[in-house]
Amino acid sequence: MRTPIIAGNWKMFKTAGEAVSFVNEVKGKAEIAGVESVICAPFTALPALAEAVKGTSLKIGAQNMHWEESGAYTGEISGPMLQDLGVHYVIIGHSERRAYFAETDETVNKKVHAAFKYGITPIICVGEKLEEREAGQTKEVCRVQTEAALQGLTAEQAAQAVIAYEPIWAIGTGKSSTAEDANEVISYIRERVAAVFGQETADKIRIQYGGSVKPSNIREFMQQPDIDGALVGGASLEAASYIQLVEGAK
Ligand SMILES: O=C(CO)COP(=O)(O)O
Repeated sequence: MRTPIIAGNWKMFKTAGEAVSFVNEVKGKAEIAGVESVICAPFTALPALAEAVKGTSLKIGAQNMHWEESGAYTGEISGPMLQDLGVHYVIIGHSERRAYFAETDETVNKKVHAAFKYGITPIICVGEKLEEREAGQTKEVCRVQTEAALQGLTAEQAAQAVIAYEPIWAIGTGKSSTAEDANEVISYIRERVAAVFGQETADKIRIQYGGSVKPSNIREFMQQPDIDGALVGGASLEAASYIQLVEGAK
């Protein structure tokens, strides 16, 4: 049985103070047995968040990291820095980072390896652009991105990773994929994981859907057999909505 995982991706929203207020509002309510609740916050909010979630089952995540342990990389944050804060998850290869910050399949793979090295679980984002979808390339794009991201991992590491299938045309647009379509792509990603790492790993790896997930549609996605949770942007920013998302994953 795979434990459902709801992860909020706050993107470039919320100060440290706002993040702590959020945790105080969701504490207890977004802690539901059998569902993992994660908040992926800006770096500046992580130290305060790490304190705020102490004694709760809420987990915290970063939204990026560098693959090197340290060095002359102005503006970057490394795995040991996140590990030191007690960060559990890190989003890697989000489409916004691929589009605006030159993230490639190669850097995604390096970051995935670095995350495991420092005991942080990567949430690896894959997904097609609108023109790729229209050209019938959705599965191929997801296959290439998934295989590249997981390259060189052991089967045990791959089993622990989380993949987020986020069709780019569905992000922040209010246009979500249908639950059936999302399940079909996610089921295909799982097949590819099985082809590379074996069925046991494919049965364990958790694959989320992301893209305009809201309290009103979370249940439809969660009812699909291959969808193990959601990576949520806009609808994760309000405490009441985040609580409903976690409740909807049960
Ligand atoms: O990019 C996303 C999560 O990583 C999805 O964002 P929205 O939920 O705002 O569409």
